[in-house]
Amino acid sequence: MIHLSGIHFIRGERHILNDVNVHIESGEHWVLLGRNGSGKTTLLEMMNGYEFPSRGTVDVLGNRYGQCDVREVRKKIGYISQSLFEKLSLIDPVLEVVATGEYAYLRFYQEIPQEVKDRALEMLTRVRIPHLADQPLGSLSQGERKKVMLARSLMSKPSILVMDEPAAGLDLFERERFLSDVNELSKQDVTVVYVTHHIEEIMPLFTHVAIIEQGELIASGRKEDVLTPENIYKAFGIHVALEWFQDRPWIKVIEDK
Ligand SMILES: Nc1ncnc2c1ncn2[C@@H]1O[C@H](COP(=O)(O)OP(=O)(O)OP(=O)(O)O)[C@@H](O)[C@H]1O
Repeated sequence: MIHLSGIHFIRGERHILNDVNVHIESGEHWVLLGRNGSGKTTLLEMMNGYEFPSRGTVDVLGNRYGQCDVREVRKKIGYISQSLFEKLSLIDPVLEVVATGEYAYLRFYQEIPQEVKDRALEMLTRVRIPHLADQPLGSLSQGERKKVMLARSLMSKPSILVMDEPAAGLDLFERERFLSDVNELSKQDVTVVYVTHHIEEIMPLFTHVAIIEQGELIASGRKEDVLTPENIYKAFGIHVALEWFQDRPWIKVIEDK
C-alpha cells in the first residue's frame, strides 16, 4: 500500500528525516506518534507527493513517486489536515463543502449534480451530522468541523486516508465522538494513517504504530510491541506507566522523585 524506503530529507544544514523505513500493508491502520517537530507531517506530505525525499523511494498503491503522475495517485488518497481546512470556504453550506470532496475541488462554481448532493448527505449521515447540511461551515463547532472534513474526504472513496492531528483542539466529548467515527472506518475498505501526539487517541481500529523522534524512527510495528514505557520515554523523555483499557492504551506519568 505505502512503502517509504531509506528516506532522507535534508534542508540546508538540517537532516529532517534520517533513513526512515515504513511499510504499510493492506488491512493495516497506522499511527505516527512523536513530539512537535519530529518529522511526522513531513512524512505525510511525502505519502501525498507534496514533498520529495532527498534520498530514498516512496511507493504508494504500486506507484513509485517520481515515475508516475502523482495527481492520479492523490485521487485515491484522502487527506485531512488543518492547512486543507483553512483553504475551505467558511461561508459555504456544509453540504456543498462535503460535495467538493467528490472532485477534490475547494469550491463549486456551477450547479452540483443531484447524485453528488445525495452522496454528500449520506456521508454527513455517516458521521451523524445530517442536520447541519444547510449551515455555513464557519458556524460549526470545532468537533463538527472535523466531522465535515472526515465526511468530505470519504466522498472520493479513498483507498488511503491520511489524517494529521485531526482531534487537536477538541474537548473530551467532541474528541471521543470524533474518534468513534474514526474507529468505524474499520468497516470500510480504507487504510488509515493517523498522526498524533496523544497516545490515548490510538483507537482499537489501529493495528500498528511508528514512533519518530528527531527524524528517526525509534520503533515501528504492531502497537502492542511498540507502545512500551521504554519507547515512550525515548520519544517524549517522560517516564510513564501504560495500561490497556478496552483495547486503548492509557498512560500515567511517573514523576521523578
Ligand atoms: N521544507 C522544509 N524546509 C525546512 N524545514 C522544514 C521543511 N519541512 C519541515 N521542516 C522542519 O522539519 C521539522 C519537522 O517538521 P514536521 O512538520 O514534519 O514535524 P511534526 O512532527 O509534524 O511536528 P508537529 O507535531 O509540531 O506538527 C520542523 O523543525 C520543521 O521546521
